[in-house]
Amino acid sequence: MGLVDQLVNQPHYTLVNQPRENDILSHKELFDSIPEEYLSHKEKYENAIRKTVLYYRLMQKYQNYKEGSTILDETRANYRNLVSFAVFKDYPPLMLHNGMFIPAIAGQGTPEQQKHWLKRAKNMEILGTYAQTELGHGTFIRGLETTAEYDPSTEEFVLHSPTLTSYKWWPGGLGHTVNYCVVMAQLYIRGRHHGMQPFLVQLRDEATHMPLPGVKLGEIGAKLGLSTVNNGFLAFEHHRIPRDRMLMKNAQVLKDGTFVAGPSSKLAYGTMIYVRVIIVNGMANLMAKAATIAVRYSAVRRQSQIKPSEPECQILDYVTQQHKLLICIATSLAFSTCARWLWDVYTGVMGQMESGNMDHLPELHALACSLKVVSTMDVSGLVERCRLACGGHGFMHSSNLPYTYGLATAACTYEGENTVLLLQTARSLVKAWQKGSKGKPLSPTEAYLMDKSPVPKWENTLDGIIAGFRRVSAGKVQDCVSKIDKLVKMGTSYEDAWNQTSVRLVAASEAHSRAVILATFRSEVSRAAAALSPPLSRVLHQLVHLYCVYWALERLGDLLLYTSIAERDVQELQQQYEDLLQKIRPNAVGLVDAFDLRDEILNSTLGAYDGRVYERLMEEALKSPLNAEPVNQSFHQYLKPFMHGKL
Ligand SMILES: CCCCCCCCCCCCCCCCCC(=O)SCCNC(=O)CCNC(=O)[C@H](O)C(C)(C)COP(=O)(O)OP(=O)(O)OC[C@H]1O[C@@H](n2cnc3c(N)ncnc32)[C@H](O)[C@@H]1OP(=O)(O)O
Ligand SMILES: Cc1cc2nc3c(=O)[nH]c(=O)nc-3n(C[C@H](O)[C@H](O)[C@H](O)COP(=O)(O)OP(=O)(O)OC[C@H]3O[C@@H](n4cnc5c(N)ncnc54)[C@H](O)[C@@H]3O)c2cc1C
Repeated sequence: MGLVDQLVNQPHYTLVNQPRENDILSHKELFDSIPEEYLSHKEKYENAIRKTVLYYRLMQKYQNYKEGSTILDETRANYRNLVSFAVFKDYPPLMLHNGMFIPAIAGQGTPEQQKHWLKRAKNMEILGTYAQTELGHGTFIRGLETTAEYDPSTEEFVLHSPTLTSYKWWPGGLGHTVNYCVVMAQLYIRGRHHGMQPFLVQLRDEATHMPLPGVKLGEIGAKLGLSTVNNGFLAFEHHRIPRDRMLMKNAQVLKDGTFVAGPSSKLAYGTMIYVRVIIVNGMANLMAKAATIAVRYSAVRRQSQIKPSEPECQILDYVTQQHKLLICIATSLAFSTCARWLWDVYTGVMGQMESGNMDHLPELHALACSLKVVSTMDVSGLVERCRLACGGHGFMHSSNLPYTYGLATAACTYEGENTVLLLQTARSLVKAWQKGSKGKPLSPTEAYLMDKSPVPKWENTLDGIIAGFRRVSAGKVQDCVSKIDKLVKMGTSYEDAWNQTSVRLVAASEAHSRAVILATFRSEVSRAAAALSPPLSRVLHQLVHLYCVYWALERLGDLLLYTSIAERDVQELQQQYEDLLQKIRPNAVGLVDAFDLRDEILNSTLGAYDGRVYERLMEEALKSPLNAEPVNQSFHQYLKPFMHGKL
């Protein structure tokens, strides 16, 4: 539930950390007796499986848990997501079962296939993942090598991994956890290629969990984060599956091998759009967690003096600390607001597509790409900023900021590497520019590109800033189109011209995303604020104002290039920003409390509601196995003989 929704739905703040009887978090066995940092790689995984099983059983018991629910449209689903923070500092091995396996069946399966497989998957009778990326390819889907050859004589598909680079590589849970998966493979019928198609494949015997004949499985090894997700590899050796295992909602293969194409080959990529949309909300949750930890710690930590005559002050009283952290509160709110808006766009387009109208799919794809990129890029950067703002204690795993950074930064790569996705959005923007230049109508989020009115006098208002960001985006897109046209006129191929312009294209794409985010954040808060008390409405508008001014100052170069902003405007903006920091400071702790993240979910020595930071740091330190004895055995084995010159 986004902050605005919480504030709207709860006229007063719920007292955080109020024990909720009969709540899943009251089950202590869900938590680790010793911090998982002190477990081996294998023990971490086994412990994660233990907790996973308990977590889902409790979810089913307490929350009438319907897996596969669209994360954004069920507050309890979001609560489930947040609770998973409590149980799993890193993601659980079944993250992909819920995050992609079930959505892939729901989005790509026929009604009969959904009926059969979704029931088994939602009841956790089978566990699955989504296997698309290979050792040799992740971005370039058309270059994936795993093949599915249809054999009409047996009405089967023969799955095969022809090379080492064709091994599926990365899918979560693939190593040792799941027994099924949706495999994306290149379909061939009688030697003819029919593009990338989704296949539901059993990988392991349901009773023994042994890999089936012709299936090679394993895990890919230690990673920067997500250490319990059990990312794995998969190879097929001419492995046969029945015809009805191709998910045939969009394209079909008839018994005799006739291929029936779907309305668009890109529908097979639909699961990725869904996940990109979900990730935006996920980033908002991660940002809320990190902001709560860092702001609360900054209210507890006293360090140095502002005036020599006064006692050491809360570090949150340093304006530099406010500059580091208050934008984090606003960012979480901005992305949870945009996530809800994007979810509505997604469900709208999916509804239209059910009736065969594909017109808005390209805009949705562009929006999903750009918002996934900006939310993951901003949040991973700001989570790292939260860690740095907590000094040495932010470097402790017990602060939970390093883990949170790992979760956020992973999303910059998975579900579409960020640069690649920005180029996808750039493709849409360039096409929109070319379409608009011929007088054709543009989609709602791209229509501003055709604003040919003269550049207005700059105004240091929200309208002025948002209009300024639109000018920057339109100006950048126009510059890209001009550069590409110029290169092509000089004899360069369009593809080479595109590549030579790609740094600018990525910047144009980001500028477009920022214009969309600022406008959406502002309009959504204005809409919701009408239902709020005046004090609450004021503080929310202050956060929107802070967010807009912050990004105007961050992108001054662009604004100076493409708008009429002048030096005195910049001076005034800087002053506005510093005034806003001062205004929001008194509400900073109240605002992160409004995220209503319980201690178990924060999982942090620095962010606990009671502020007992030093006691918690010491409690966690004493859990280190090394502290079980005053002298470690290595002294006698190595140090002592070494120090006595005997080693
Ligand atoms: C509380 C927790 C908080 C924590 C936060 C996290 C939240 C939880 C999330 C849930 C858990 C899920 C975890 C996910 C784990 C990772 C899973 C993966 O990575 S899975 C693996 C993820 N892997 C990737 O994402 C791979 C990324 N790569 C790709 O998507 C593609 O290869 C490509 C798009 C880059 C190019 O593809 P290519 O075939 O070369 O296409 P062209 O460029 O030639 O464009 C041709 C035309 O197609 C169009 N079009 C393209 N795509 C789409 C689409 N999806 N649709 C519609 N249209 C699309 C395109 O616009 C163009 O149109 P036009 O201009 O011609 O009109
Ligand atoms: C934690 C994690 C979990 C994952 N889970 C799954 C999963 O469950 N299932 C699954 O199928 N996959 C999964 N993946 C794989 C993920 O989807 C890919 O890593 C991602 O799509 C990027 O592809 P790649 O790794 O091949 O990188 P590459 O595409 O090789 O990117 C490497 C570099 O090349 C650049 N580059 C590539 N193509 C272009 C281009 N056209 N233009 C400009 N620059 C380009 C990129 O910008 C990047 O800088 C996961 C990855 C991670 C990190």
